[in-house]
Amino acid sequence: MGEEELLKWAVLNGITDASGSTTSRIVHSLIIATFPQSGGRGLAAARDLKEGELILVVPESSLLNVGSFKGDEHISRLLKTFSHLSDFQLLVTILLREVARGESSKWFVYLQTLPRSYHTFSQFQPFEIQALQVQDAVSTAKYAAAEAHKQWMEAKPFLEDLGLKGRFVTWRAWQWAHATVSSRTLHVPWSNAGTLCPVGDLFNYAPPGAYQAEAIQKTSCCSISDLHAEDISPLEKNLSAHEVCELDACNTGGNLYFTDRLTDGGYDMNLKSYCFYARENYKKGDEVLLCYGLHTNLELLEHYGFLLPFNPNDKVYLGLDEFYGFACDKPQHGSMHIEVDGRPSFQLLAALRLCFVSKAVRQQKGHLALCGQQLSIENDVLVYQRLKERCLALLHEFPSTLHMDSVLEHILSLCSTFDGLIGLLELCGNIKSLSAESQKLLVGSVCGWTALHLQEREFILHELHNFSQHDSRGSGKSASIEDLGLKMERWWLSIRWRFCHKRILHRCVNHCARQLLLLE
Ligand SMILES: C[S@@+](CC[C@H](N)C(=O)[O-])C[C@H]1O[C@@H](n2cnc3c(N)ncnc32)[C@H](O)[C@@H]1O
Repeated sequence: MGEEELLKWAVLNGITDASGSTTSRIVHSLIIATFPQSGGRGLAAARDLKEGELILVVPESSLLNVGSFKGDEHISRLLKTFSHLSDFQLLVTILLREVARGESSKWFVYLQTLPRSYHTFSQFQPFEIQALQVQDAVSTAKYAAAEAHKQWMEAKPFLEDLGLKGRFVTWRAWQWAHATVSSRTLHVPWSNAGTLCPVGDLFNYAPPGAYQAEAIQKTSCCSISDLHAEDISPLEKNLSAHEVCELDACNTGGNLYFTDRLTDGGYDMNLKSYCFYARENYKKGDEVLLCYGLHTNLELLEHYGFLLPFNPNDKVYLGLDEFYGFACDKPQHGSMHIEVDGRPSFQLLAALRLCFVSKAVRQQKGHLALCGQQLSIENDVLVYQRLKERCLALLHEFPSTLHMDSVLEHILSLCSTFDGLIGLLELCGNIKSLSAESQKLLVGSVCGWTALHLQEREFILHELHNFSQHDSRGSGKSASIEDLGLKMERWWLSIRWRFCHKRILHRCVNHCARQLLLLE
């Protein structure tokens, strides 16, 4: 089912680009387009749009949520019977029921346009979860996958009472519907699960801490070649100039501005419609984005199945218990983390200052730390030394370095398909003793390969090999090429996530080193 059918269906169902317009129009303001760098299919401005302008209105009758069946006695009765299930479980079930109804569903055309696959944590398999490497992330992913399974088991009687059978009650179907609801619903006041919103769910994501585009353009760096080669990892070498400029803005911390504005979409009780507003001025053809909230990359991956290479809201959490051997009786308030630019958060810095000072000074001057002020130069030297040591220790604990992850990521981007990966491994032949031919191939095509030590190269090839094998283990059934491609995409996401995580730790090491120099 194509985009044209969706737009025709949308117009027939009262979805329009302006409140109160006599003729229903969407394409006057928005068109469906593809944006490979920011989520694939999305919405583009069909004309110049002004910040704050109403650009899309989706009436309540087109929304699909737990409140959509008030008039249906059978469903209303069942919803009451299964009220012990969460709104999320109820909506996942209702979605499956609508899909099973096929053409008789009012939302048939819309449902046909939903993605066939997702990469939220509920889809992750043990291999992809382990590849996250960071214990907290591994636990989050394992929990999400187990929780989705538990929810399915609990909701099975409801699925059956709704008359669903066969493939619509399988774990696979639940995973799909679960990911659809997780990644595509919008907030509504009457249900915790939110609502599915045809057309409105085509907006791709922009984070609330937006980068000031003009400031980025004004930075001297306009192309990747303007940056020092040794400062750029292979992963960064593959990024567009714009993305690198964003990284630069991130590193300097000077060009960021945080808007915290979540006013680009919402349910309007008066209009009884979901309304979307332009969050900034757009030129015709620009991608029009929506903020789904403030999320770290781990949260984006868990709930939406993607991450941003330069997410201004990404962070690495670090509790005081991380500083082994140090007994601190101070309560931990606020968020203890390292910001995306490598600085300790306000609370982390204050807590470290209080921890690394004698009890007497703490009693006398402790209030200064809570106002973000230095207690003494010696205290700050200790704080930054310990923080730097802790980040370095964390980086050393990982089985792969930032550079290795970036090389691995680059290899995957070169292979791009599972067949491509197998082809590469076949070319490489015996991993233990790479032939001169394979060495030449890797040196020639893989950025950063020459900078790796022998052991690091072996690790990367083993990872590739393990991945290519992991399908043949387990159930014994061999997966389709499509499934293998999806597994590879998820593995790739895990590698990209851990790269971003380690990059923050690296930035913190550099930040501490700079602070220590200033304190000398
Ligand atoms: C609400 S949908 C947006 C429309 C979606 N691209 C589609 O084709 O239906 C949210 C999904 O789009 C993708 N997405 C949205 N914003 C993105 C971004 N900035 N970068 C990468 N993927 C993004 C993710 O797969 C996410 O789960």
